[in-house]
Amino acid sequence: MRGFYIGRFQPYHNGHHRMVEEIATEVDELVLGIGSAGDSHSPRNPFTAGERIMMVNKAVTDFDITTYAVPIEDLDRNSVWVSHVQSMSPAFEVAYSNNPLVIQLFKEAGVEVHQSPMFNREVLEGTEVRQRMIEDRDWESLVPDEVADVVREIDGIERLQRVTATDGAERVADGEDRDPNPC
Ligand SMILES: Nc1ncnc2c1ncn2[C@@H]1O[C@H](COP(=O)(O)OP(=O)(O)OP(=O)(O)O)[C@@H](O)[C@H]1O
Ligand SMILES: NC(=O)c1ccc[n+]([C@@H]2O[C@H](COP(=O)(O)O)[C@@H](O)[C@H]2O)c1
Repeated sequence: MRGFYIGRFQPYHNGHHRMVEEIATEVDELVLGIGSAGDSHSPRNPFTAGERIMMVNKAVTDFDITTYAVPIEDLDRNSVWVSHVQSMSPAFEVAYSNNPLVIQLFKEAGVEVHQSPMFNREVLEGTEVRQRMIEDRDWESLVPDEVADVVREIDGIERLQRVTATDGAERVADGEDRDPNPC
């Protein structure tokens, strides 16, 4: 049986990895959808689809499962998103997600959906990993070693810090961070 698991994987972390480990007990092939594939170089989505493909492909060699990483770009219309996914992916019988919108869309399209527990969600969250990267705090312990290697290879920390700094400057320019009561 073939499954499908989509995430933004910005970056692919140990929570995703634990989920793939569980999924590997249920299916023999897994499509990893690289969500929001067109997004990169922003604080929320720093890594390109190609870089995320490197991360997941190298990390999943830990498991005895055949995987296919498929980039999936976002669409403005949620109502046709599942058809879009199906048009880009090898056929699959079951989708895995903990994202309420993704679960809803697959169920409405008649696709079986399995959820998993959230693993150590206090720290195993992309937002937390990126925050630690920005602040030069330990992020390596939250991702598979192969992912840390890819982030270093692409100078990912420097990129994330730069795009985050640029964003801050834009906010100031837009007036969001300006003192509302300047003397
Ligand atoms: N710690 C975790 N345990 C189990 N599932 C997780 C965990 N973290 C994320 N997931 C699930 O993996 C899928 C992809 O998640 P996603 O790539 O958005 O990661 P995220 O950690 O939620 O990132 P971000 O904080 O950047 O939104 C979603 O279904 C999400 O619920
Ligand atoms: N209309 C759409 O394009 C649409 C709908 C639902 C999910 N998605 C994408 O699927 C992925 C879901 O992953 P997360 O669970 O990581 O949020 C994201 O990349 C999200 O943008 C896209």
